[in-house]
Amino acid sequence: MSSNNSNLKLVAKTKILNGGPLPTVIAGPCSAESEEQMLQTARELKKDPRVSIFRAGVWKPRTRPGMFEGYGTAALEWLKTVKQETGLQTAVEVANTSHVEEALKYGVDILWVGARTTVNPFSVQEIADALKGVDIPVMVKNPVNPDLQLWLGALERLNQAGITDLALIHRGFSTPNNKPYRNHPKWETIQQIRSLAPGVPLLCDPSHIAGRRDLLQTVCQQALHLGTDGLMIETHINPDVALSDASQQVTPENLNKLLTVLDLDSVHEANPEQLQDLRSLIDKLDNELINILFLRSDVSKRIGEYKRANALDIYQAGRWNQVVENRLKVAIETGLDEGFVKAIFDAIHQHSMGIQNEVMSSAPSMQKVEE
Ligand SMILES: O=C(O)C(=O)C[C@]1(C(=O)O)C=C[C@@H](O)C=C1
Repeated sequence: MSSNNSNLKLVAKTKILNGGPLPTVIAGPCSAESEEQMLQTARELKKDPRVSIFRAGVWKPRTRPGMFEGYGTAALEWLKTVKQETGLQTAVEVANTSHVEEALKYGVDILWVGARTTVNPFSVQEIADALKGVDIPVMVKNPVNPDLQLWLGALERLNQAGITDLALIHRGFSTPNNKPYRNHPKWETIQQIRSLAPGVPLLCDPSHIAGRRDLLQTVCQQALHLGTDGLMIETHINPDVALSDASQQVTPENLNKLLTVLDLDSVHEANPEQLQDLRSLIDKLDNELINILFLRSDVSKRIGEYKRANALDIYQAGRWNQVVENRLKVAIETGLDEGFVKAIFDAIHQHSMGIQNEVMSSAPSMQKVEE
């Protein structure tokens, strides 16, 4: 057992990863719908040695009442049969104490906490309390909103309850504009959560990011290029008639094809395409940075106009010290180097005062006279 910066105590060897350098593949239906559907799907998945864990939704958190909410305990029986027959490890989502108790009773191997549960510290604490003294791996999906502290907090609650075999699952975030995804990947958060929770395996759930089969490959590729430790891909023997998330599930046959195209064996080898993709990501992030700097400069200009009208000094030591202190606090939380962030904000401050100097020395804008 080892401790790390975030004070998480982790097992030396997780049961969630294959133990080898290859990404773990978790597959199985969004929802357990019948014993037949579960077994047919699992038997096909078992033929692909790259798949090691069978997932199934047993209790489904649905947006509105009246939608299919899962078969609960009955489905745990089917999952047990899948495990007995195929030898695949099994995983289910738990959202409260009774789910945990039932899942443990039926010998489920791995639990996960869903995005809608991670958002609520009370629910996560309830799950953590129900797991006290239990030795089971738990995976935690990111909260629906892009709040990485909340994600880390869920890990910490489980860890404090004694769960040391932990993993993170990136399933995308709900943002004002998720297009073309169902949930925005916000790829930049990958590095941030890795810094916050070093040593914790990070898997990707491309099904919930994409929301559509045709986007799965692109999302998987990006996740693999960013060094994901595993993929959780929803797989159904007949996706078109699935009772939940039909458009994002693939058949076991298509999963097999997808994994082959992704060429999991070579993801850890240097490849020029990977460099190309990473550079595209840098381009995108740099453009976002420039846009944000432009917006900040514009606000500074408006403050300059206010200062000119009210005869205030450009340099405001109190305010600036506060800005630096707060930005460094955030930098430390995200794992960024303090000196680096300080240097950037010094440059931003100089530039901001330069803009205000120009405003001060320009004539006040003329009022437009209505004719
Ligand atoms: O808050 C102000 O008064 C500003 O003018 C903004 C700003 C900044 O860029 O953040 C710029 C100059 C001051 O020294 C403090 C802060």
